[in-house]
Amino acid sequence: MPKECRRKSSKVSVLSDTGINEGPRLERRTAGKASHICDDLIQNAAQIAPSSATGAPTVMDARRLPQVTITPEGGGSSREMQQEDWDDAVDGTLRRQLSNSSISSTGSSAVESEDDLLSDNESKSKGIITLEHLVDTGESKPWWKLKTIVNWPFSVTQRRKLNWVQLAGHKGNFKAADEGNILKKFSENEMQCFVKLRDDVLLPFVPGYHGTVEKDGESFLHMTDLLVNFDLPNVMDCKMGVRTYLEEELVRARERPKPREDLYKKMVEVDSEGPTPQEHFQQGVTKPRYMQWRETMSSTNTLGFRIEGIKKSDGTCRTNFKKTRSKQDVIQVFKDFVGGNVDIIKSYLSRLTEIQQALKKSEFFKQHEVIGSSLLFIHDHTRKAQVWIIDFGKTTALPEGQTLNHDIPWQEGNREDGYLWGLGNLIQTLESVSSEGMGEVTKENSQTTETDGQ
Ligand SMILES: Nc1ncnc2c1ncn2[C@@H]1O[C@H](COP(=O)(O)OP(=O)(O)OP(=O)(O)O)[C@@H](O)[C@H]1O
Ligand SMILES: O=P(O)(O)O[C@@H]1[C@H](O)[C@H](O)[C@@H](OP(=O)(O)O)[C@H](OP(=O)(O)O)[C@H]1O
Repeated sequence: MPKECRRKSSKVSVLSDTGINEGPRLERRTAGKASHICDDLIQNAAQIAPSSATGAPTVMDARRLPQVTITPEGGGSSREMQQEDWDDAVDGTLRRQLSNSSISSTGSSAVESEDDLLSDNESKSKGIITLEHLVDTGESKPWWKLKTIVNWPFSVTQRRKLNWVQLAGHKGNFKAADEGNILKKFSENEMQCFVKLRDDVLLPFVPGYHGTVEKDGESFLHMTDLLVNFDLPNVMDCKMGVRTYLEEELVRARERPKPREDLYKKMVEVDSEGPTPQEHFQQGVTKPRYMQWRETMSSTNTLGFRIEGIKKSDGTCRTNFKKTRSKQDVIQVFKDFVGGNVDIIKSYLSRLTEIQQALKKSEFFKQHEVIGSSLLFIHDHTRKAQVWIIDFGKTTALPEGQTLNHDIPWQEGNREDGYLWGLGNLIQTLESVSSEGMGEVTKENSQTTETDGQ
């Protein structure tokens, strides 16, 4: 099921960006207590330990990577996680509704069964798309349903289709809005983050947030379209951090392993030897197992960031970076992305340094585990170049009084995300691009055809 189906606003009892009427709150289990991953499970799992062969700083390399492996359903000592397991866990500022459920990868309230949480490549966005506007049925809603929600206020004349670039996430997650703005499917985590960011030093580096909007039972976050002031923009999405899944997803997969066929197929497409014999037999891999494999194949584990996708001003798009892993590979991709223009690299570097400084001062950043967030690079022929922090769907508040360093190794339970470490490496990588000069862009990196098998 496409991710958008997991973000149904009908599951969210109250929407508010005021903080006054927050609805159910306070949820999150301290997943970290489960760091005792059985060695026999690790042995059974694929060998996906990170390598330090790329010359990346070694600060993250020493850690032990918890593994997830698949066990037959109902086997072992795992049990269904109970609602009270979650109710009494208070280490965050959000309450997530869980019934028979998986943890939504979006961090939104979700009550679907994990079996429903299948995505497929067809539903993933890989570049240029047309954003539809919400359909205005002209029906008016009873006032009591609207009390904390801004109803869609824009007129028919503002409803033109928008040619847009979406380098990650699922198709249908975004809609066109009034000029200069877009709508993203609602997620409780992300909304809470945007509200808190209003009072944080990171505000100049995140898309403007204009509240929630509801139309026909669907809710959206109304935010600035970062592409709006560019002419034929070049866009790159870089996913930050050494870890791309929540600790609770790991716990969940261990408690109740759910092999997914779609993820197995995506793995085999890139590396037929990726799955373990057991995974081959079951034709399925669990989500964290897949995510860990993605991290080790790409530069996530070794550099603390990875390139997700690029759209260039000539209209070409690439999202086949699953095996772009070494610093040298990343350098080549950046060289191609900026078309050999060192000035653009320098502009990006100066913006990244500002972001780095702001992150080090940010209270929000200290108090949140930042998973799956990206830096969005945008430049055009006028040499305007900007970098923005996007996607807070999996950014989660820590328990009161707890903070993260963001640049020490992750060990299950410490919730470290390696964001600052990755940003440091990204800056170093761009410095290398700048000092090396551009040279020739290789054929591989200038290719425009998608090949999912990489
Ligand atoms: N405010 C914005 N302005 C312009 N482009 C944006 C904006 N937000 C997101 N995008 C585009 O949409 C893509 C997906 O964004 P985002 O990561 O927020 O979506 P998502 O559905 O949460 O993705 P995922 O499922 O991978 O977490 C980005 O790669 C970028 O191309
Ligand atoms: O990049 P790939 O190889 O296509 O893999 C997807 C990617 O890792 C996304 O980050 C993840 O969504 P979340 O970050 O939101 O978990 C998605 O999970 P999904 O299939 O459960 O949507 C994966 O399938």
